[in-house]
Amino acid sequence: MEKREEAGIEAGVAAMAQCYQPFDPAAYLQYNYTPPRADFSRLDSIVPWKLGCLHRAFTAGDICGGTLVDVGSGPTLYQVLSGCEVFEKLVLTDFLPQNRAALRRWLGDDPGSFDWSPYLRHVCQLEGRSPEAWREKAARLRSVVTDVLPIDVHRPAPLLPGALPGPADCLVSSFCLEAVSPDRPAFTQALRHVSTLLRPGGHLVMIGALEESYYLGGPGVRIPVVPVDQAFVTASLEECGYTVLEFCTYVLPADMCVGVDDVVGIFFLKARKK
Ligand SMILES: C[S@@+](CC[C@H](N)C(=O)[O-])C[C@H]1O[C@@H](n2cnc3c(N)ncnc32)[C@H](O)[C@@H]1O
Ligand SMILES: O=[N+]([O-])c1ccc2c(c1)CN[C@@H](CO)C2
Repeated sequence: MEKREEAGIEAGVAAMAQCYQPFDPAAYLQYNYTPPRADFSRLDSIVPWKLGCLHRAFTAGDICGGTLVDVGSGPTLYQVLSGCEVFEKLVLTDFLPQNRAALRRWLGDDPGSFDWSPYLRHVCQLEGRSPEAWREKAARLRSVVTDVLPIDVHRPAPLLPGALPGPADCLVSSFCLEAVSPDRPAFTQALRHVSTLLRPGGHLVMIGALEESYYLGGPGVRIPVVPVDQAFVTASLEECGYTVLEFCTYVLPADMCVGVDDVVGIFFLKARKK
């Protein structure tokens, strides 16, 4: 990459970091992880669709191993509710201390933490278990999460030195790269950085926003997003040494557009690092 382009990315990355400082985990959860976007009584709600994709990906039998790393966890845990059943070590990561604190509050069973029980119940049902098994599932998740670490996908080494004993067997990342990159070259560069965390032959499971240009990270906290589409994301993955195994898309119904972003669709992909 040319020096001039690298300098442009650095300036944009610094600006993105500033945008994220006022990020409000509670507001973000309220905007995106309560009804209507998380309405378990509606099959066309976004969250049940995401959880179904994750369930199928982690029960297909080709994704397994010792360590799963979730890149850009934010304050959310839905993205690892299926993976926690097939990995013995889960590492959650985020750029912001307020998000890492929100994760630790749930892991510590803090009464003030976000209520993930509807999600746990739903995934138990997907697994053919009684929804009442949600408490066991919560205990499983708490037992396999080994760390909640700081991460910066714009650094060539996104985690601190020695943070992982070795490369991960699987990476999960949801609504991160496009939401933290100032432009498309920065997205691809961040994907390349993140890929250093994954062993060859390991899997990447990614959820993201299609054609989104902003979202609210809190009241009045407007965060720019680089609009991406399937063609670009697929090309970026192939450029970074992945085989794309699955790419599926959810188009938001009108009543899921609730004024907290301008997202058009959601993608779910599964890829393998060559
Ligand atoms: C839209 S949120 C996604 C949260 C969650 N994964 C989800 O599925 O809702 C984007 C996340 O990226 C994090 N983030 C911001 N800058 C980052 C960076 N440079 N490297 C890694 N993560 C970053 C933010 O703190 C935030 O938690
Ligand atoms: O509908 N959803 O479930 C949902 C969840 C999270 C996010 C979106 C939509 C769209 N915006 C992204 C940030 O770029 C975050």
